[in-house]
Amino acid sequence: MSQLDHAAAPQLAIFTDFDGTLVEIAETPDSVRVPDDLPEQLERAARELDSAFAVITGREIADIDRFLAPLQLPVAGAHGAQRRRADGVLEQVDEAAVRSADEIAHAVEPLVMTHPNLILERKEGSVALHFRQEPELGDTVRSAMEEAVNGVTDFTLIPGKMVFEARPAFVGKGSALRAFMQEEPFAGRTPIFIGDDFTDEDAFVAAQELGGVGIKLGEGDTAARMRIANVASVYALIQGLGDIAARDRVH
Ligand SMILES: O=P(O)(O)OC[C@H]1O[C@H](O[C@H]2O[C@H](CO)[C@@H](O)[C@H](O)[C@H]2O)[C@H](O)[C@@H](O)[C@@H]1O
Repeated sequence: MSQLDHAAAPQLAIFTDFDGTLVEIAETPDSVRVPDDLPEQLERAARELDSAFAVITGREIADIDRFLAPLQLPVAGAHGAQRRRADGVLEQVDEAAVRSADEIAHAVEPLVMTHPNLILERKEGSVALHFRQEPELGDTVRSAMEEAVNGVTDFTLIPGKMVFEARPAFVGKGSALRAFMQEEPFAGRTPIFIGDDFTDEDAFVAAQELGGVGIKLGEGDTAARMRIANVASVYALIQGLGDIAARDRVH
């Protein structure tokens, strides 16, 4: 490639989901295994991309910080209800959303008392009810969450992997990606969003509408234009994109 071609190469911004994308799915939310060298690998890629690297996840930001310590990335958490920008500033979480999430969690507590294998995950501005340990309760969980969400305004139900989650209707991974893309160091770059789940679909669309690409891990209908096979390939892709950014910088 000539020097001119290097100068014309698009500068990328990488956005990635966490569960099922940066780490393999595990039996419970707390039992995910983070490879020892993952924080270092991500830190290196982020450095090569001038920090244009963010996690957009259903998890809380505090969870991502704990799993990736000591690395602290820009993160949109709780499906976009929370957001920490690249300059480290934490946006104010909508107080009404926090109260509504608490209400929803409270409404499904009796079901969890009856079925202790269900896992209720209370997050700031969203709620997850997991049924991985009792898959036959999927329909029951859906009905209970539907009923609880119907009782509050401006909340919506989203299906995930062996889980039903409630989040504010006015947030989402797509709007989180769009918000990052209006700020430094993401603005003006070409966004890539990597994810594995139904909840990642609006972020695939957002990345593509902004001139980038969505990359879906695994099978299933998707709006993403590209696919990737597994978590190991995600690591290779992130490392490779970091390498390209480093090489382009040298030329
Ligand atoms: O947006 P993501 O980063 O993909 O997070 C989505 C949800 O992931 C977690 O639940 C899922 O992963 C668990 C651990 O592998 C698994 O046990 C569970 O069945 C999956 O649904 C997390 O617990 C949720 O808070 C996230 O919203």
